[in-house]
Order: sequence, then C-alpha cells, then structure tokens
Amino acid sequence: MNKIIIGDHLVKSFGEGDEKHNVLSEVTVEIKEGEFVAVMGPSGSGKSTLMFALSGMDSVDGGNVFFDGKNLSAVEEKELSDIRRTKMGFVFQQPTMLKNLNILDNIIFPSMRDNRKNVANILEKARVLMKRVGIEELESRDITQVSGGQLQRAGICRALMNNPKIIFGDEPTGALNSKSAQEIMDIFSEINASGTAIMLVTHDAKVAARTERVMFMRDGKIVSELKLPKFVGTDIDARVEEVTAKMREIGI
Ligand SMILES: Nc1ncnc2c1ncn2[C@@H]1O[C@H](COP(=O)(O)OP(=O)(O)OP(=O)(O)O)[C@@H](O)[C@H]1O
Repeated sequence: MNKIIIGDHLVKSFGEGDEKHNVLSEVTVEIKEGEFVAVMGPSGSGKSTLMFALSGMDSVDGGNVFFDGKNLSAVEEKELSDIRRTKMGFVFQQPTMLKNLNILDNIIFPSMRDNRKNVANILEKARVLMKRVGIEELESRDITQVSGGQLQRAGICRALMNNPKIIFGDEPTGALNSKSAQEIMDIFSEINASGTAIMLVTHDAKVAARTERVMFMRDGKIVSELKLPKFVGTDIDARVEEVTAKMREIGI
C-alpha cells in the first residue's frame, strides 16, 4: 500500500546553547494510506511535536516530511497551508469553536471560507456528517449548549468536511468521560474503515488498542512498536492488555 506520510530522520530541538533540547532525535516514521496508528509515550517524549512535524504545522530542523509524495520541507507556506486545509483533518483535545456561531456554522466555517459559491453542497455535506456522528439534532445549538462529547463530534465533522486523506488527533478523547471516549473511538473506527488514515496521540491504552499500530516514544525517539490486527469490534480487553503489557515491557 502507498505511504501517505513519510517522516525521514526528523530532528527538532528547542532552546539555544546549553539549554538546547532535542525533542525529535532522527525519528523515521511511515504511515500508509488508510492506516490507523497511535503514538504513546511519557509526557514530554515528543509525541505532539512529531504530529506537528508530520502534518507540516511545525517545521523541522533536520530531515524531511513527505506527504502524498510531496516534500513538505520544500514547499512554500501558502502551498503547505493549502495541503493542510484540503488533505488533512485535525482533532484536538478541546475543539476550538467560535463562540458566536452555532454548531452547524462552526462545522462549515472553514469550508465556507474556501468556497463561498458552494453553500448548498457544503451544508448538505455537513448535515450528512452530523447524522453520521449522531448530532444531526444539534445544528442550531450554541456551542455552550452541548456536551463535551457532542462538541468533539462536531469537531470531527469539521475535520472531515474536505474528505481528508488523514486525520491527526492529539488526545481527542482526553477531555471526555470513558463512555463518550468509547463513542468517539467508534466514530474514528468507522471513519478509518471508510479509508481515511488516522494518527492519534494518546496516553490511553484503550484508545491505542483500537488502532492497528502503536508507536512508543521516549526521549524524542520511537523506541518500540506494536502491531495489531484491524479492530473489528471484538477482543478489546485482550488488545488493551497487549498495549499495557508492551508499555510495562519498555517501561513507560
Ligand atoms: N514551543 C516549544 N518551545 C520549547 N519547548 C517546547 C515547545 N514545544 C514543546 N516543547 C518541549 O518539547 C518536549 C516535547 O513536547 P511534546 O509536546 O511533543 O511532548 P508530548 O510527548 O506530546 O507530551 P504530553 O504527553 O505532555 O503532551 C517537552 O519537553 C516540551 O516542553
């Protein structure tokens, strides 16, 4: 299968002189089209930095990122932001929504900015997505009138509006109770089953256990990897046990 992302010997450091701190130390990582991966590791190990590097949200000091065959390290900022907007989706722990817009308007806002002419199509797409994630009744609600799980579903709809090739999720279930978190993971599983690659950064073994490959980071390096069969709704306890056993084995 083709690779959607290749991170080749990525180096990233923060600080200067004696304070200089390597956060990514020659990290090489590949994600295939349609693959579902997780990145785990202790706080500060470089997980988010790796995700920011692979998505072109942040630059690297060394190495190259190839997205869909294109070297992101070599493209201009305008092209980079076009690639991010049209081919990538982002879901964060706390969805950043505009307070003066309702749920539907928040979902369509980035797409409207890109293409004002296609309002009817954009609205239709948003409504299909809202139905898919179970928030079709909430389109006129204010963002303060929905639960955290519902807001995260809206964030996922927004991320899916452009049919991205990959969704990056940084602790997307981190602010949710365990029931809502499982529901959000059901949605991610369904999105992945329809062909979208997903990369999640998580501390939660239950989240990582839903994916098919878990990369473990420590001190800016990928120190281990666990492969799992595609999740088909069964054996979650055994999968969680595999993830936690691996974490124990490598001491994270
Ligand atoms: N903009 C920045 N300036 C300086 N240091 C930074 C910056 N961003 C990240 N760091 C440092 O880089 C290291 C890795 O951060 P990163 O956020 O990638 O870790 P993480 O594994 O995602 O952690 P967590 O699980 O706590 O979110 C940390 O030591 C962090 O303090």
